[in-house]
This record gives sequence, structure tokens and C-alpha cells, in this order.
Amino acid sequence: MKEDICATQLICGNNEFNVAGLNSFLQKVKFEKCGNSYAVVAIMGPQSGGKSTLMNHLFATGFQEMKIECGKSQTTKGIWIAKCVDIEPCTIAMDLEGSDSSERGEDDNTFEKRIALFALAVSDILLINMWYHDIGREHAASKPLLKTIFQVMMRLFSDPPKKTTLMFVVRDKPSKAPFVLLEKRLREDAEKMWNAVSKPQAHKNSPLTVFFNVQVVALSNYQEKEEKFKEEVAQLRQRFVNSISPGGLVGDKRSVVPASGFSLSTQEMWRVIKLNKDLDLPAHKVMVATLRCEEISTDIFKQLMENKGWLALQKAAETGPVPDFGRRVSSILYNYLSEYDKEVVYYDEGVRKTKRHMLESRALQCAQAVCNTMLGHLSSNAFEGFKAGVTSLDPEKGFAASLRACILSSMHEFRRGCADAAVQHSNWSFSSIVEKLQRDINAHALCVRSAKLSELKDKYEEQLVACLTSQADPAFGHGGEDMWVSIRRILMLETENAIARLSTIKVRFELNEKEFSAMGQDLRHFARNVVEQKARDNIVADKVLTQMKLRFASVFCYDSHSQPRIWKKTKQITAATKEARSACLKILAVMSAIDLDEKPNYVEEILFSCLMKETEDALPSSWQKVSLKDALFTSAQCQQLWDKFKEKTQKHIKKATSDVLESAQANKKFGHRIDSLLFLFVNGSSLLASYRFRIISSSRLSTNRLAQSKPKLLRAKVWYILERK
Ligand SMILES: Nc1nc2c(ncn2[C@@H]2O[C@H](COP(=O)(O)OP(=O)(O)OP(=O)(O)O)[C@@H](O)[C@H]2O)c(=O)[nH]1
Repeated sequence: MKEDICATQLICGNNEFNVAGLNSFLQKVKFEKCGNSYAVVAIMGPQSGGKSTLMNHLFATGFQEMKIECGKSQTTKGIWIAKCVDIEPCTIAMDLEGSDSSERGEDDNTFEKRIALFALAVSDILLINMWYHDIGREHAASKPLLKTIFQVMMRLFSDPPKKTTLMFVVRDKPSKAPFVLLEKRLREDAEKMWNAVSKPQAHKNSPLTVFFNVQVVALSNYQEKEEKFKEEVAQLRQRFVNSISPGGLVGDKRSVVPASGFSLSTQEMWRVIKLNKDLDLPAHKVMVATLRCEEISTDIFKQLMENKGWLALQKAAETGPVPDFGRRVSSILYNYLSEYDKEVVYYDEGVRKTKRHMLESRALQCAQAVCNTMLGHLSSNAFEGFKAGVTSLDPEKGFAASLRACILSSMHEFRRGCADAAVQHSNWSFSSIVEKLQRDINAHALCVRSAKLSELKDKYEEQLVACLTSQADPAFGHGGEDMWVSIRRILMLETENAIARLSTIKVRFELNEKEFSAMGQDLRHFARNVVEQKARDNIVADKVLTQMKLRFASVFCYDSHSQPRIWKKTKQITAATKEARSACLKILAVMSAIDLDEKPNYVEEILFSCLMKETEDALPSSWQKVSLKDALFTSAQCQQLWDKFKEKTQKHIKKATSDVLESAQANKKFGHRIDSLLFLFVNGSSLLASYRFRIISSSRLSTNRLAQSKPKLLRAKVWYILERK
């Protein structure tokens, strides 16, 4: 007996299903590879009816036979299986426990019914082994067996019905018995019995042939005519060769389950049969397909996850971008899916498609996780590349266009990487990762743009400061009533120049109107602040005091023709003082508050109303209408400055007063001299020369001109001088 055909007990006498034994058997006979190309032949019949002997001769199966010397007792318990040797396609033989077993007793027919149902569900050909002499005998074991078979067949639901080849094997046929009559008799008996069996409504009138393909075979007595028996068995064996091919014994076989689901299917059938439930073959088929496809899918997935190429890709993706990721994953993935397809090809189409989809989704999910890791690297590379690229952008050139080109190029590169990473049929969406990169890049681009704009703004501000300083400082130093007019003109001119320079940025940075006007506004504020600060730096009390003192001196000491004033009368001093102080108060008014907006000078109003009166009032404690921001001196500081100014200019007034006094005395002396002069003039001009110098000193006539004058002219001049005096 060969190792691989060793018979195995499938179901033990105690109803247990030998899963391990079956799996080991199926593995040994390489049953899994058979797909749908296999057949199952079962034999049923009375106990000790020579069933095992027949199977062993027919298929070289090695079932245990009863030894003749032991007498008639039960040999086969439960169900045994073996592979039929040298029969193609692979055919499994099942030897069932004898049907009239006295060992189990009359009541215990449940087991017989179970194994009958099992045999009908699993096998394609059911051999009914019967003694020739039992034919026609009402109480022979074969009759109740047949009844049982027909009854349990009704518990097998399938639409269309599963068709089983029912082969009556008549043993110990006398050599002279006519086979045709024998066959006719058996068929009639079977038909009668079939008609008598109660059937469900759907099959109430279905003939036997809908469920069974009845065959009859008669064999000689093995013990008495062994050679003849062997010859007949050899002929019978030929009918099992290519049994599932068209025209074969079971050419119309409709497979229940593929070979790889055989173990699961038979286990499940036995489980259902033990529960005394009907067998719904289509549902069973789907159930087996579901479980098997699931098992196969799990196994394939495991293999995929352990694939060296896959593991290498996974590892590579952890550290950086993987070129050609999508194509490589697709190739691995679809090799395994093809493997799945091959293994499940015979299972229910709907089930295998569903499970394939699940397997594919599961594998793609893993691949996507790896892909996302890889794209993470790709994205950060793209981002870093973008950052490096934009550092070299020249803000003096078309910055916005260059920046846009950088963004487009980085995004294009990344999108190409995503496309390269996409696995066939995956329908992966990279939109979120693409959008994230776009957001990061845009945000960085905005930062870079702002930084570059800020750099340029600083540069333009520096230029503006330089221009303002060079002009505003001298203007502040010069002071004067028109100082703010000059300052305003400088401020406006330089600000507009700076804004004009800014318009080049508008083009290069593609600033919108709002941005551009905001920048212009900033620049205006900046320029104004610079000028205001300049005012605060330049206009300090000491300088203002100096300016006022100089102004006072120039107005007080000189007349409108820039001639030094000759102080003769006190009234003259009072008027000059008022005029000079007024001029100085104007300076103070100009210097006390920033006037960049051509506002009415409230400070001047207050200063004049308080300080230019006959009796000076003290200045109010605040300027009221002048904002703190614009005030360069507080009213208190102004008061202080004014007081100091008056004190410092007092010397001019004193000097003028003393000049007036001196002039009065001099005039008195001069009167006497003029009288003498006139006397001399009347009495002759010879004495005139001796007075010449005195007259000159009093009247400021030029010595030369006087010397050259004719006496007549001299006379006229003397009169003129005298009149003026
Ligand atoms: N008369 C007769 N006896 C046979 C024939 N074939 C086998 N036997 C004998 O019948 C007895 C039972 O043989 P098995 O082949 O063990 O019968 P079985 O039906 O498998 O027995 P169980 O499995 O116990 O039901 C043995 O002693 C065989 O020698 C036959 O063709 N004619």
C-alpha cells in the first residue's frame, strides 16, 4: 500500500469529524491543486456486503476488509476516505459504515441518515451495494437504505437540484441471470420507492431522473468467481476514468466547492447535518467561498507583507523619497492579487470579487501609509528646495514673477512625485498633502516677500532720512518766521520723491493698490516722524534764545535800512523795543509748536495776547488747542524763555536809554556851537575851517567832501544840518 493512498477515517463512529486526518490526507494527495477537477465516489449498502472489497479492487483504495474467518461483523465504522489510484481526474473514494448494522441497534438510525445525507451532499457517484438475492425482498437491507437516501435527498436544497449518479452494484449475480431484466426490475423498484417518498411542494411531481442518474452494474461472486469478478471490476473501473468529462459518468457534475474548500465544506456539512438541519447547497457554497476566500486573502496578505521587495520599499520610504514607488508597489501588489485570483478561481464569483476588493483595499491601505511617509519626505524636500531657491531671488528684479515661478516649479515637482507614487487603480487622493505643501510654500513665500519688502522699505527710509536731514537740519538751524513753510516744502518734496521710488517696487512685487497705498502712507508717516524728531532735536531752548537775542539786536539796534539807530528820544526806544520783541515773539511762536499742517498758530495768538500787552499777563498753564505731540515747548517753558530773553536783551535797551540821555546833553552843547558858527558864518568864512571837525563829528559829513565844497555849497549844507538838528 502506497503512503499517499492510505485510507483515512473521516467521520468516526462517535460522530466526530477528523479534521486533522482529512487535512493531512488532502495534503498528501495534493488535493488542493485539483481546483474543480475532481470527483467523489461513495459506497453504501448493507454491512459486510463486500463494499470495502469492491472499492479496493476498483480503486486500490486500501480500505479495511473483513477477514472471512472472523465471520460477519462490522468492520467499517463511520466514513473512511481514500484516493482512487491512477484514476484521472483525482477521485476520492468514501467507504461508509454498513447500513443495517446490528451493533447500532434498530433505533439508532440517525447516524445512518446522517452519513447518507453527507454522502449525497459530498459525492458525485453513490454506489448502492446490494446482494443479488436481496432484490425484490421487501425486508432486505437495501430497500430501507434506498428509502433513506431518497428522503434525505429532499433535505438537500439546490436549485437546480444537485444530480447524483446512483449506481446499483448487484453482487453475486448468477452467471445466467439476464442483466436487462435485472436492470429493469431495479429501476422500477427505485421509481416506485421515489414516488412513495414525500417531497416538498416544488418537487412534488419531479421524476427520479431530476435528482438521480440511475445506473445498474452486476458483478459475479468474488469468492467463487474471483477472476470473473476482477475482470468485471476492471471494466467497471474504466467508467470512472475521466468521469467528469462530457459524456463521462458525471459529465454534468455541478461543482459544489473547489478542491481547496473541500475540507472546510465537508466539516461544515457535517456540522449542519449533526444539527439535523437541511443543507442549503447554494448558501453552503457561498459560505465556503466566503470562508475560503477570506483564508486565502489573509494568507496572500501575509505573504505580501513578508515580500522582500515590499519590505525593502517600506524601509526605503522611511528614510526618503523612493523613485518609481507607485510602479514598484503596483507590480508587487498585482502579483499577489493574481495569486489570489488563481487560488479562488473556482469559488463563487460574487464572493471572490468582494474578498479580492477587500484584499486589494487592505494592501493599498498599507501601501498608502508607506506612500504617505515617503511623500512626507518628498514634501519636506520640496519645501526645503523652495526655501533655498527663494533666498537667491533678487528683489531688485521682477521679484513677484520670480517667486511665482519658484512656487510653480516646486509644486510641479511635488505633483510629479505624487503621480510617481500613485499605485495603479488605487484612486489615492494626494490633494490634502499637496494642499498642505501649497499652504506651507505660500506662507513662506509671503514671509520672504514681506522680508524683502521690509528690506527695501528700510533702504528707502534710510534714503529718505538722508534727504530730509540734509535739508531740514539747515532749515531748522536758520529758523525764521517761514521755517515751517520751508520744512513743509522739504517734507512734501522728499516724501513724494520716496513714493515715486516706491512705485518701482509696486511693479516688481506686484503690489495691489491697497498695499501700495499702505506703503506710501507708512512712508509719509515715517517722513513726518523724522521731521518731527528733527524739530525736537534742533529746536532747543538755548538755540531759540540765541535766535531771539540776535533778532532782537538786529531789529532793536538797526532801522529798516539796516542803519544803526540813533537814540534821541525815549519814545523811540519804546517803539523799537516793541518792534523787536514782537519779532522775537514771532520766532518763539514759530519755534514752540510743530506746524506741518499749516494750522492757525494758536501759540502765537496766546503769546501776543499775553506778552505784548502794556502790562504783561502770565501765559496760561497749557496751550489748549495745540496737541501735546506738536508742542515743542510748554507754556511754562515759553514763559521761562521769554523772561530770560527779556533779561538778556535788557542791555540793549539800557544802552539805548543811556544814548538818549547822552544825546540830549550833546544837543545842548551843539546848540551853543551852532550859534557861534552862525555868527562866524555871517562874519566871514575864514573861521569856518577851525570848526570844520566839530561839525563833521556832530553831523557825520564826509571830511573830503566838506574839504572840497565851495563856500556857497558849504553854507547850504550847514543850513541843512542845522535844520535837521
Ligand atoms: N459472497 C461474497 N462475499 C464477498 C464478496 N466480496 C467480499 N466478500 C466477503 O464479504 C465479507 C465482508 O467483506 P467486506 O468487504 O469487509 O464487507 P463490507 O461491506 O466492507 O463490511 P462492513 O464494512 O463491515 O460493512 C468478507 O469476508 C469478504 O471476503 C462477494 O463478492 N461475494
